[in-house]
Amino acid sequence: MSFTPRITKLNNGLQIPTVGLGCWQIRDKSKMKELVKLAIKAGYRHIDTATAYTNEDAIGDALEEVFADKSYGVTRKDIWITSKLASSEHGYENAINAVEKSLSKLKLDYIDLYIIHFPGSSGRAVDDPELPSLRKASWLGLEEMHKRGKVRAIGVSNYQIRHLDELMKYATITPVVNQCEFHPLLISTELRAHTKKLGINFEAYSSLGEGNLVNGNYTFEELDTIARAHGASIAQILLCWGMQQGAIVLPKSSSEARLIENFECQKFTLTQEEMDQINNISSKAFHD
Ligand SMILES: NC(=O)C1=CN([C@@H]2O[C@H](COP(=O)(O)OP(=O)(O)OC[C@H]3O[C@@H](n4cnc5c(N)ncnc54)[C@H](OP(=O)(O)O)[C@@H]3O)[C@@H](O)[C@H]2O)C=CC1
Repeated sequence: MSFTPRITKLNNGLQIPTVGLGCWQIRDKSKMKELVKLAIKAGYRHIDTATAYTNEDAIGDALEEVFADKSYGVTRKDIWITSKLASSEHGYENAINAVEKSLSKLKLDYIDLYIIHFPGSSGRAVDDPELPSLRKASWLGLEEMHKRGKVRAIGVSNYQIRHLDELMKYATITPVVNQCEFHPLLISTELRAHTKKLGINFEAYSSLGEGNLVNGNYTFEELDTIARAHGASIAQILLCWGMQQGAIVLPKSSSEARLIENFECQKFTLTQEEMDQINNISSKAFHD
């Protein structure tokens, strides 16, 4: 490998590999299993899944084979696994049971990071008066699983500023991450600044705009020019831009070549001028 994979230090002292493999929308079990094995061969040490993705069992099967096969050269402690509490599973006991179910599907003794997937709960309106207490119960359930050593770190996802402030009033453990959508068309400046102020790392999802920023649906001259200047792909530039703003990135690909390409984003460094050009895309896009 011609580069050193990046590591991000979390507020509890743990170190998470900065580039993880996103696993949303990979429902085919044998495909998921194959992709985890390919990703680990390519150097990935971080897998991002969720109860809602319904592929924890396939990931568990892949990990079992990887840990048993010395040719991969990795053991459990080398791989960071994230999973998430589904929005249908809010509540104290539900959160505890959800972690147990994920552990069983992933065939692991512990999960590195468990995240509340959404501040909302399925079937409830966003202004449902019971939601704050449900979120609190879920968080306390995750804190309990952290105390029991079943999860090494806990975090949140899709939390807006008000959700973070609410959580900080009762949390005895500060979330390590807030995982949110982040790409040049959604730069969330205030949310990222607030997350950082609370000592929480920002994890970016949909860095490639769910593919729309790389498949020709949205094209931006700046991205093309910067990619050409570095001999990189637009996907690599987008991931690099995210990382240089302190984000952990989770590109998803179901192709071996693209999965490798995405991991190699770690070879590149953008100049401040290039970063500024990409930061300006959203204001330009929405004013054109
Ligand atoms: N917490 C949350 O609520 C959410 C979390 N996530 C997490 O973040 C991950 C990433 O986000 P996601 O929305 O999946 O989308 P991404 O922004 O990572 O884009 C994935 C899409 O881009 C395509 N793609 C990937 N790499 C390349 C490349 N190098 N060149 C061209 N096309 C490429 C993929 O196609 P192909 O597979 O064919 O390569 C796929 O269609 C998820 O998988 C999940 O783990 C995502 C959404 C919500």
